Amino acid sequence: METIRILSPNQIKTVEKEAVDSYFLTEEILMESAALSVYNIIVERFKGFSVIIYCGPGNNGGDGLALGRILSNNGYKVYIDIIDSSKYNGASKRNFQAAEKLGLLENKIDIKGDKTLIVDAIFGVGLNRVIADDIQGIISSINSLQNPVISLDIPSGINGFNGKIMGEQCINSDITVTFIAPKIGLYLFPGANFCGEIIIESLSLPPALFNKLSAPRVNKPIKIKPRKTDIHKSSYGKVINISGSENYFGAPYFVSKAALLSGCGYSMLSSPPSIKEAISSIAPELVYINESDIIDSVKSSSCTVFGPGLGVNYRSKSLLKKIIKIETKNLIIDGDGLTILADSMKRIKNIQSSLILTPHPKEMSRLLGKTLDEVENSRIESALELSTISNAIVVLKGVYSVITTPQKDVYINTESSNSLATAGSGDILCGIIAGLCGYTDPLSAVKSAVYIHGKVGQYAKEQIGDFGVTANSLLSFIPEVINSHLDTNL
Ligand SMILES: NC(=O)C1=CN([C@@H]2O[C@H](COP(=O)(O)OP(=O)(O)OC[C@H]3O[C@@H](n4cnc5c(N)ncnc54)[C@H](OP(=O)(O)O)[C@@H]3O)[C@@H](O)[C@H]2O)[C@@H](O)CC1
Ligand SMILES: Nc1ncnc2c1ncn2[C@@H]1O[C@H](COP(=O)(O)OP(=O)(O)O)[C@@H](O)[C@H]1O
Ligand SMILES: [K+]
Repeated sequence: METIRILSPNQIKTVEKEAVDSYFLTEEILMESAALSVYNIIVERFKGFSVIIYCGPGNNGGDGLALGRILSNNGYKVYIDIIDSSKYNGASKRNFQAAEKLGLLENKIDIKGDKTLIVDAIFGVGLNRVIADDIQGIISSINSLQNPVISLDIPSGINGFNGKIMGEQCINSDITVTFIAPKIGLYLFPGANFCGEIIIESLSLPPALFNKLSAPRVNKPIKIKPRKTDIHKSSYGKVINISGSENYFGAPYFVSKAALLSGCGYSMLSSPPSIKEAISSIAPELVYINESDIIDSVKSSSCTVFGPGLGVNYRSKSLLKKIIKIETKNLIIDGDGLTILADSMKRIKNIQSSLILTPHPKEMSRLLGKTLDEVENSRIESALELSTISNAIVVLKGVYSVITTPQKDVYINTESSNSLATAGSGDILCGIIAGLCGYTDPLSAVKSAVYIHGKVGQYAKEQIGDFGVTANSLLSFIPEVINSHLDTNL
């Protein structure tokens, strides 16, 4: 499966131009394919519904007009509400004429009808200014209804470049069917709140059109090789987790346990003695490491985790100084480890291990000396900046976590769940990465772990519900997610 690129509206236009100029496709073919792809979704999910389509002045409106024709010719009751027909040309104009001829602009449908679907084809990636009051009124009246809404390409009102809302409101969709490639604005807030389920319809364009583009990739679903037969407890890695303090007794447990549940056969923990007592009965499979043995354990491990709940104090600062000098395999710095690192960024270049940094936005703001808003408004750029400065794989956490590499690759994780917004969930991510580092390369480990973590959130929400997911309950879904992604062909 090709990796899907997330494009800016300008890149989409470049792809379209090259498809037409070099591959002999036409605007009509693309519009018809887009409309057909949505028709198939409606047949599958909204059988027997009447459909009201709101069509704007450009090609997004053209897609809506083509969809209306296809639906109507296949027995659906369709009404098309035209917002402005004066600018139609090319494929949009032909689809407008076809819809007119079929009488689709005339017979209104009772919008409050039980089974009435609304299609939003007002604006796509051509939205280029703040929406004026008259169209804003249409958008708010659609939003005030209970009917299901499908947006074509992007919910009207969202800026495809940056996720900003170009007026008071954008369409609040249940489903967004996005064409050719997902637009970056679908994954940036506040717009990302209004997209509902995002379905990507690639329109079967030649993959070569995307090769030259420098654009983030969607973090692909994982495939995990089943465990071999002839293995022992260290074959799938040894993790040492240096974390926890008086007040943060959960972090050490969540990291070390998540590493074990992700395949690591030997999970070592270095924490203050009070934590050993607290968690030894609930996690007897962990191996406790005394302060004097930390350095040797780091040297022999497949992955070291430094920082979750560790506290920022003399001990933790001097430990980090020692650890970054050791040549070890993989080092994940998270939580308080990142806060300590933010105060000594010049040391980052001396780190001997393959480095993984997993900041949330506040930690990222400390590391880069930016405000939180600056980080949130430039998530991809911020993650890339940190990867470059630190020569590390970076995960900037959030609803759509961003993964970057020093080679400037960018991946956006699109599978996640708000059930992950619970204390300790970041520790679990850290543990999954550490676990996977034992049997796969660091970038694959990070990408797979972020994917698994997102799926764990989804599974937990599905089984527990909207409320009630805690870090403890997340743990139990890790094996289920990994085992359902095993691929015997690998
Ligand atoms: N690319 C492809 O390969 C494919 C593209 N496809 C489809 O085409 C869509 C892009 O079409 P598009 O470029 O015509 O833009 P679109 O979003 O319909 O709007 C432009 C119109 O809106 C107007 N306008 C803008 N802002 C406004 C405002 N605030 N208030 C009022 N008016 C405003 C603007 O007016 P102007 O600036 O010219 O005055 C212009 O008339 C894309 O999203 C996808 O759905 C598919 O067919 C598959 C293949
Ligand atoms: N609303 C949300 N949707 C999806 N993922 C979320 C959401 N909120 C938080 N997450 C994920 O949960 C984790 C929280 O990590 P972090 O803030 O470090 O928590 P903690 O320090 O309590 O463990 C991150 O992986 C983040 O991407
Ligand atoms: K739209």
